[in-house]
Amino acid sequence: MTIWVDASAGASGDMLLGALIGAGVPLALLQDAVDAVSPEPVALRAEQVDRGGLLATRCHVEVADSSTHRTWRDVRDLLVAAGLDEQVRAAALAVFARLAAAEGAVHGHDADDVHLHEVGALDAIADVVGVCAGLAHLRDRVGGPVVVGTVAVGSGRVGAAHGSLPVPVPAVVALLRGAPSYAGPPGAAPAEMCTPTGAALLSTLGDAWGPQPALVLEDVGVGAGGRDPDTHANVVRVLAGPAVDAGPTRPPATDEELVLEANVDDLDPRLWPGVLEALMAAGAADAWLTPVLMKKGRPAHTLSVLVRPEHAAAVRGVVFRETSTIGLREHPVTKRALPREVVEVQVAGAPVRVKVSRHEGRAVTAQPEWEDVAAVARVAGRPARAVLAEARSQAWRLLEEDTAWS
Ligand SMILES: O=C([S-])c1cc(C(=O)S)c[n+]([C@@H]2O[C@H](COP(=O)(O)O)[C@@H](O)[C@H]2O)c1
Ligand code: NI
Repeated sequence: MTIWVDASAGASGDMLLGALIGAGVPLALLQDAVDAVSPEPVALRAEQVDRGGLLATRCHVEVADSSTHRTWRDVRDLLVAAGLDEQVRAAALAVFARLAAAEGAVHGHDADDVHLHEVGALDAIADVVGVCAGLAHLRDRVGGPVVVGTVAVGSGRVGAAHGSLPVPVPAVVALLRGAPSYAGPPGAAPAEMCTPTGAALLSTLGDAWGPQPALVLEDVGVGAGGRDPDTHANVVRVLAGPAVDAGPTRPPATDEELVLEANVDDLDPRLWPGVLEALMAAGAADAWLTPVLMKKGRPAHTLSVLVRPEHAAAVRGVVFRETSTIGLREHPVTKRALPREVVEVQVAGAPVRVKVSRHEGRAVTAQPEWEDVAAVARVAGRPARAVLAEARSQAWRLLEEDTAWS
């Protein structure tokens, strides 16, 4: 399962909230998370609006007084004391920590003492906590990873607490280092399209940067920005659905591929599953870990990634961003892959896709898609191994005339 964020017209906290609501996240779930953190009343309200001819969800964050200035330390205390889901708390802390580090670097202050000005106000706290809660909900429902497309940052100048700032504003520049960004849609008038809060959310919660991965679209959310310019639809979109294994962005490898490798002995082991998932989302054909004993007798892992050359840059980006390695070995390899096709069978009245590989025209393997097997097992209340066995035997029945041993 994959979530793709289309930020090609920019992103801000309230635009992302609107997109998540549009993708089916209940408003009440976001409101509960905000209420858990905010010391004063903050109301979220959603309405359907027109943005450049598109129907979009505008999320209003209504606060009695949003002018309170807080340091990162104050915001952290609020988050730590809040009765929040642990996953949402950790995500919100990470987003604000990144925002504070960026502001600190830009202004030359210690991150802890950074005065968050506009971003410290209650509405921005609501934006961050709401988006973290909404994304966690969507991830629970459809799974990860979250891939973020090229971000429109805008151009021109904008008025802020420091006076007039160039766009992209300095905090956005710091937050989007290493990310694909551009000024904005052709012909767009100068404006701030990505705010520091939007950039902090995308760069912290995203697992990888890149174009839309192959996915079977299920949920779509279109989040509206405050302005409605004539030149383009001022929206951010969230697209979610099951990943497609053998889609056009990840074709079965035949000839030229690369294996990228690094020995890593200092990464928190809990991070590895997310790293492998992000590598696959970035276009890797496969990614795996091998336990090794490194120099100085250190237990470590060799990370290996098989990738076609056109996806190598994106995969290198994930390795350097998500792991602690500072170098990669690269070997060209020749791979021979059997031709594959997908057939569909029915188990307990639900479809299960089965990947069939052929050698010299004859079917030699029939492998049910694990995502489909798990979904049928969950819905039908059957053991996954029973669903797996039935899907496989049905596939072989379909292929009876066509196997290597018939
Ligand atoms: O107030 C501060 S310190 C501030 C810094 C910067 C820098 O880039 S540095 C930018 N801004 C502007 O504030 C508004 C609100 O941003 P949100 O992220 O809270 O939506 C926006 O126009 C920023 O460019 C403020
Ligand atoms: Ni600033």
